[in-house]
Amino acid sequence: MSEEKKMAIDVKNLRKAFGNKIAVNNLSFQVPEGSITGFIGPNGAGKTTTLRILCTLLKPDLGSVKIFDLDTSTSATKIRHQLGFMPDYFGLYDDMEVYEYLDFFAAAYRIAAHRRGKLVDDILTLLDLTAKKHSLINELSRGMQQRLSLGRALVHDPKLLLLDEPASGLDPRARMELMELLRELRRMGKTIFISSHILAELKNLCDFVVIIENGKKIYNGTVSDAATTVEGDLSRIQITSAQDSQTVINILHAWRDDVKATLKGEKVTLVEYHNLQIKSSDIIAHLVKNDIQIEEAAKISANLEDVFMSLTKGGIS
Ligand SMILES: Nc1ncnc2c1ncn2[C@@H]1O[C@H](COP(=O)(O)OP(=O)(O)OP(=O)(O)O)[C@@H](O)[C@H]1O
Repeated sequence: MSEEKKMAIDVKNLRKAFGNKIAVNNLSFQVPEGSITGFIGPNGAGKTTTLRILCTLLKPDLGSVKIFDLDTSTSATKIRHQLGFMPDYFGLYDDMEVYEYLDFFAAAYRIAAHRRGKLVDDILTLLDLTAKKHSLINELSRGMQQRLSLGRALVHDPKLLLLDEPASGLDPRARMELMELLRELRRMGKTIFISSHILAELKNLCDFVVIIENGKKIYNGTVSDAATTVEGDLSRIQITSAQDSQTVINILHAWRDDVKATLKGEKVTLVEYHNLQIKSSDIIAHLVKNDIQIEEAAKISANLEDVFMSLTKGGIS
């Protein structure tokens, strides 16, 4: 990760054990300011424990955490003003109105009463919950409750948001709405660190990912570099041809041993090759020379699922 970028989170050699169980084991990673960074790992990997240490709710046994250059061991109060934490449970406020709920937390942050009305209205607009201002929380859909929970983490206008599995249990539409909201928050300049064990949730959202397993880091970097880590120089193209896929496969396999072709559909072929040995243009040129009419050729990159499955031994639940 480039040195000149300012870091919102800088974790070094973090360790936390509960009795014999080492939940976080010599963990180091960084989260650049203004990014959305995914924190990915299977169940029990240590995500919640790490997030609780980051938001100063839990003390590590060893190691250091800096939030915007402030050390959690010496500047916990200052840090709490700069971060908003959304835990993976909602809390027991079901019979409160939406407005009352946000007003209550704004008051807890000592925001003056005369400022709270506008503040809560602004947050409700951002969350697209204005129409529900006077609804009881237990009347809201799960997606709306999650957005409200995020709103609670926003009342003191923190620069950093720590979100623990915010999309769990949401239907696809609610998940998309939440992701759009997170993008909007990034546009507003917030840094977002978001945990999940469901990769599909994060792959189109994140600038960077930290992947952990058994409390240890396996990867910290961009999503695309993670793909390169896994794939090396292996490249894939998907070719749609006027002729049957089997004809394409036969031509390629008769030509070279180091090009692997497999059938993906009647006229769709997946071609895998090592880009240090051959270029995609050579493959296409060879097919054209053999009278194959190519309708489409698209490069396929490894998705986050492939990367995760390859990097972690346990896999996703
Ligand atoms: N207070 C605790 N006492 C004992 N063990 C704990 C405690 N908190 C966490 N653990 C253990 O530490 C390990 C990491 O737990 P943690 O909740 O941080 O993982 P996680 O990645 O958030 O998992 P999940 O996705 O299931 O929430 C687990 O084995 C868990 O059982």
